[in-house]
Amino acid sequence: MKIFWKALHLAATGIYLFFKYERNAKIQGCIALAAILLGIVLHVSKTEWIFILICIALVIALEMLNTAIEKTCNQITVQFQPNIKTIKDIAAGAVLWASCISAIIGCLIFIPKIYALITT
Ligand SMILES: Nc1ncnc2c1ncn2[C@@H]1O[C@H](COP(=O)(O)OP(=O)(O)OP(=O)(O)O)[C@@H](O)[C@H]1O
Repeated sequence: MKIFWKALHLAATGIYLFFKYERNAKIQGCIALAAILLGIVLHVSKTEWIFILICIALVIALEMLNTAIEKTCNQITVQFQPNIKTIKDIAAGAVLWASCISAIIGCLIFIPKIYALITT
């Protein structure tokens, strides 16, 4: 049980370090916060909340993995290596891919509500 709490503490420290030191984490954290505030203001449904929260979790989790992969690569070598370039580009691509799909989902949820709000 002690090992479980220690592992939990270390993982929570990882989340803290990610948001404290990584620029992209701060940007994505702000976007996530804005989406949550918009969801509250626009009274999104339970299903819409599920989609919003899944998108937030997915993008931030992928950014964390991207950061970990970047740091691992930098630890291996700081020299230019084509394989390192491929690894970093694919990891960054995963974040971009999830971000684009999340942006589309955000537009599908929020735009009709904002439109309804300004036309009534
Ligand atoms: N050792 C390397 N060998 C080859 N290409 C690299 C190497 N390091 C970085 N690159 C290239 O530069 C790009 C940017 O890498 P970098 O590690 O600077 O991440 P970043 O995009 O600045 O991420 P962040 O803004 O999160 O720090 C990579 O996607 C890759 O194309």
